[in-house]
Amino acid sequence: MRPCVSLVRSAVWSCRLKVSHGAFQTNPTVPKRTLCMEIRSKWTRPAGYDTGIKTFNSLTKQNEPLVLAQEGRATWYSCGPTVYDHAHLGHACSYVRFDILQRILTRIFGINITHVMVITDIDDKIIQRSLEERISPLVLARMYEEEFKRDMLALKVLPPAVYMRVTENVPQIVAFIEGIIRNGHAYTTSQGDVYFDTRSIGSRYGKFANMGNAAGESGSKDKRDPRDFALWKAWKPLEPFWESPWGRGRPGWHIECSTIASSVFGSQLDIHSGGIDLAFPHHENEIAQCEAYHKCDQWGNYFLHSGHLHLKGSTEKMSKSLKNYITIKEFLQSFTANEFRLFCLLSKYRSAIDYSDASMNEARSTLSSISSFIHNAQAYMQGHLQCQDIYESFLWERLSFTQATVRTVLSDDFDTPKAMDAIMSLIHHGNCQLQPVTKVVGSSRCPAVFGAMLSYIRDIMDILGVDLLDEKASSSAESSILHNVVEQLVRFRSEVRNFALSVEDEATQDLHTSKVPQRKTPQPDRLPLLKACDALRNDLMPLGVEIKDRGPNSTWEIKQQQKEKEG
Ligand SMILES: Nc1ncnc2c1ncn2[C@@H]1O[C@H](COP(=O)(O)OP(=O)(O)OP(=O)(O)O)[C@@H](O)[C@H]1O
Ligand SMILES: [Zn+2]
Repeated sequence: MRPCVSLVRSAVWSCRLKVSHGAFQTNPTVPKRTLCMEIRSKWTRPAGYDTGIKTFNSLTKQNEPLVLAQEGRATWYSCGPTVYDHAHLGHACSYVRFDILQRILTRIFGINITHVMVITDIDDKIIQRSLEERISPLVLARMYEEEFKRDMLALKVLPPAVYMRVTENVPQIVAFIEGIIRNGHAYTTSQGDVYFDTRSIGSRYGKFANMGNAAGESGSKDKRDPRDFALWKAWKPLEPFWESPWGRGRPGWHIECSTIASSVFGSQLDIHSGGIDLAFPHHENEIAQCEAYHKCDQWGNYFLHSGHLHLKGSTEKMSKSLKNYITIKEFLQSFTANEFRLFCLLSKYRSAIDYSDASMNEARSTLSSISSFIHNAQAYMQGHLQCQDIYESFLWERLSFTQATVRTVLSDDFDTPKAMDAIMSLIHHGNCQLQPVTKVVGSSRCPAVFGAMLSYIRDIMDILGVDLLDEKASSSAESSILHNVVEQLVRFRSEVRNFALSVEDEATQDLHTSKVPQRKTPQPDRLPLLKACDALRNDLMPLGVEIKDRGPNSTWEIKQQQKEKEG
């Protein structure tokens, strides 16, 4: 049954009234098309701007066209960490994957994203840890919050427009709970708890019930239904508290996200993200709260869930509470942020992912193939690398094909593994043609196509958050001096080597003897020079400098990180 117009108006009006109390603003630019008094369980394709992208929506469990309320703009809310311990690779995986999605939307599809993330800085586990450590829960939370933000920066995850702390939003949370009670969807208990009344929304509760732990939260015996969950928890000794109409206490977990998302974006949200473990009950409860508060039938239009990171061989996700984690800081002592991102790009953001040496080595070697291609293409463009004839038109065609393919697969639920396949195939074709030859016989040079290929690859990797410039060039002055020194050393070695390899003028010799020229062999007295050149190349290798002799020219690359990591 469709709601009558007057009911829709009154719902809009009830949201506006809250503005006058200073609690929640309904975004005035967003059409109020989904507001209603009627409770429905079906997903409705939003009206608005069709981005041409398809994305898997956990609400319908299938790919849906991504339609935004406003053209070229997306509102995005994500659940942040509960800050009572170090951030680990599971967090890294979820936040890097969504960072990649946001970069694709922004830089490939031109969508401006307003992203808000909550920091859960009050919660049972924070209180528990603070008691163990004999430190105030708020101080403990601040320490780990700062560490989380530093870790995210180290992983090159773009920060949200704003981080919002739960403890700085308690009055808003109290007002939100009052609104839910007023609308008949929550009740108080004699102990001073407030629970959401799941029965009051009938079959609308349970959208994600098959996606997680269906057992209800434990709690007061006064709960009317085992599925009911706490909006407000009455104070217990040794716990921090805030005053409220129900006495001293603190917010339940789920209410923070509904309140904070609503306080920024009003009664409607385009995209909500989080790890798959959050689908049920956390996101289920967020939806129930928001739709009960706003009296609307579809608060969040798209729920995106990332798959879990497991340690290879383990069925359990990596998690703080299971203590089976590798911290981001530990990880970054052995690997780079670029390598981690490659590891994420090689799987779909929704799939579970196994962390192991083998999977990290695959990421590392993919990254190293990309860097090597760029290096070789540059050497070719600079004339340091001589090659056979280049099939230029074929390479131009492959480049255009790759550009189109990458865009298409990314618009299909952000299929980054397919995008990486397309990029690596382009590199393969480039490498096939960059085969060095000792003597060039009349081959034409085609540096422009290699320039275009390397620019595209650098650009698309940069869009995905992989900074290839960072791989080679360190910003420090010391390393740029070292770079120049190695450059001079390799050039000097090349000259010595060419001298050692040079033979007498064969043309003159042949004229005298009328013989077919023999295989070139260095003059015996120059053999020690050649040996010294080989020794230098072999000695520099374990020190992280790889020299490649390509006919009369030599190129070099720093492989230092590789060495350090092996050690
Ligand atoms: N192993 C993991 N793989 C992928 N995402 C994860 C993993 N662990 C946590 N996340 C995601 O990171 C975000 C923050 O999670 P949270 O702080 O609850 O971490 P946690 O380690 O699971 O903590 P706890 O063990 O206390 O539940 C959530 O979106 C969550 O889904
Ligand atoms: Zn949340």
